[in-house]
Amino acid sequence: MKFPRRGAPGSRAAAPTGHGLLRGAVRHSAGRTAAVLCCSAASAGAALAVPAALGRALDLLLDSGGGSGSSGSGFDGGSGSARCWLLVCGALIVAVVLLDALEALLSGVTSARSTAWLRGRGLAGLLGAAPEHGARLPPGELATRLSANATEAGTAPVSAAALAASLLAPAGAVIALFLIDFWTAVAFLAGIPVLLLVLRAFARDTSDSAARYQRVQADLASRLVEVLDGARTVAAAGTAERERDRILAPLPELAVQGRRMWRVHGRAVARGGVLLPLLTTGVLAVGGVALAAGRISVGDLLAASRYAALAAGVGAGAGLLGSLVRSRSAARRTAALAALPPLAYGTGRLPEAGPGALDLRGVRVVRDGRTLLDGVDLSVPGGVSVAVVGRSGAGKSTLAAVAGRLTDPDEGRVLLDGVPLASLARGELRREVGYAFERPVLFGDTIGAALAAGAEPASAARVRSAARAASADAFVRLLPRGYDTPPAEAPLSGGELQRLGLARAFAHAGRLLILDDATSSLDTVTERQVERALARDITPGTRLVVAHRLSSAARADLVVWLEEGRIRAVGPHPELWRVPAYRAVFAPPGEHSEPNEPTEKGR
Ligand SMILES: Nc1ncnc2c1ncn2[C@@H]1O[C@H](COP(=O)(O)OP(=O)(O)OP(=O)(O)O)[C@@H](O)[C@H]1O
Repeated sequence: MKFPRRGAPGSRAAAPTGHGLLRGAVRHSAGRTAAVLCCSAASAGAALAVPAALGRALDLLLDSGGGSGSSGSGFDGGSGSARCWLLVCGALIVAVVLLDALEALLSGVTSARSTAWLRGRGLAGLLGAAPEHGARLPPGELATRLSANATEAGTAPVSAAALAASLLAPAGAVIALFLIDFWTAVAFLAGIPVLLLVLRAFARDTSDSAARYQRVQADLASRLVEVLDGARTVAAAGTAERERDRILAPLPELAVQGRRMWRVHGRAVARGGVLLPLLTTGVLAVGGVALAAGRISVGDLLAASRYAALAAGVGAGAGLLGSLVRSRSAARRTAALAALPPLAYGTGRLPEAGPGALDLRGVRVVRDGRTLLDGVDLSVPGGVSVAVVGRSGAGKSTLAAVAGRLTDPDEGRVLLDGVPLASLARGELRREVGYAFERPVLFGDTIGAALAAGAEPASAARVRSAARAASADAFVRLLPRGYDTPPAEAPLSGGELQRLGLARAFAHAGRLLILDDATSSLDTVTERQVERALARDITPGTRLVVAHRLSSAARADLVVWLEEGRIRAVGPHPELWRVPAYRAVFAPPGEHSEPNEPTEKGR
């Protein structure tokens, strides 16, 4: 079979809806995000109150110690009050520390939960779509989108809350400046438009470089996974060094984008670093003038200088803004998976005890602008075995995918026992249609669990009889822990793995079984044994077998001969064998010494 084509690394599988997905994540963790915001706000409030309390304590101390003589008991009373205010200061500082600790804890939990939510959405989108959609992106790219990108996107709710909260203290500080002296606040606000321009440029440049950085990161992962997958080819070709260089080729670009992000950040920090001290100095200068004019006290000036410093904390928002921008860019990449078109299911059911009659009517499949199947009309009576043959690339696997609804045709309908596949409930469809593939993958903690997994878990007895039918039972029992052996610990040949794939399909056999090149690694004797056991021991139903071997076609009740996405002929093998072009499917013309090669049918 052909493996579905993949787009360029980093290409998007669907329209990005990163913003929508982030909104969903924020909504999902609204309670925890609100708690983070409350902690931050309370901490900012406490931090805001500290300068006022400190200024008040200083004024009281100056009043009482300065011997102003305004009252005879002023010294004791004044220093007592000052002590009170100092205690308030201490309590506020402790509150700030505790609230910050709580905020850090809640932030961690919130980010972890929203990451899990985003990852779940991405994964659900990927697994809910037709497999060919996911296959457009390389595995490394998919893994990056569901791991690193989802993690970065998951920090968005906390970053947003922290950004909002980080503005509270500066906003409160500006209000406090207004209350202390109008002109100190004006002095600070005069520089804000410039600061906004700096932040805007920062957000724009960060967004661009973060998106590029994340794309290159995924490209690196894709190359790595590709090479790991093809480790034997690399070893056989002796191209390890070349492959290492190829994997690392995007590294300079990663460094460029990483440096660019730091430069953008550094530029914003440097500009803020010049602007904000200028503003605080301005506030102090204006405050000094106000003190000299007698409009404010020394304590007020101290408070104003602290508030100016707090207001300058608005510059710290740049870091949070940067992380929010990176989260958005990462969310866009995960969202592309969540937005894949789902393979929708109906609620329909199949007629009881139907024979498994399969009908394809006017089926047309177009992928990436290429017509893979066209005008396919096929009626397969229930209970027969059908071999789908044709040259490589004729569309056999595509037909097998459409027949069991791994993908939907662009035109036409596929019916099982008269019911359109698209109208069936997912459980019903997957119970009644089984698949085995050329390269099966075993999911499960043990081989037994991997074989039992399906729309309905198969019993241990059923798994064993299916494994016997697939000629897998004997070698599984020879494994150190038999059926309890974890798949990763079982050294399996290609043929053994295929037999396990067949066993899994047999254990869940319904009324239609589709074997897509699922016996290509089996020797002909084992293949024959499996076919016999399938007919004898497994629920009789319709079998659609994508076959390259002449013997498989010869033993089938019916052969569907595909050519360039169209059905060239349907009929029993002996009839088709009379056609030279049909014989040429199995070997180039002239290579058949016996044009009417005897079939193994009925042996
Ligand atoms: N998602 C896709 N996008 C574009 N072209 C595709 C896609 N999937 C398959 N093709 C192409 O469609 C053609 C039919 O593929 P298919 O896998 O059905 O052929 P096949 O007959 O099973 O081939 P083989 O015997 O080599 O396995 C091939 O040329 C293949 O490259």
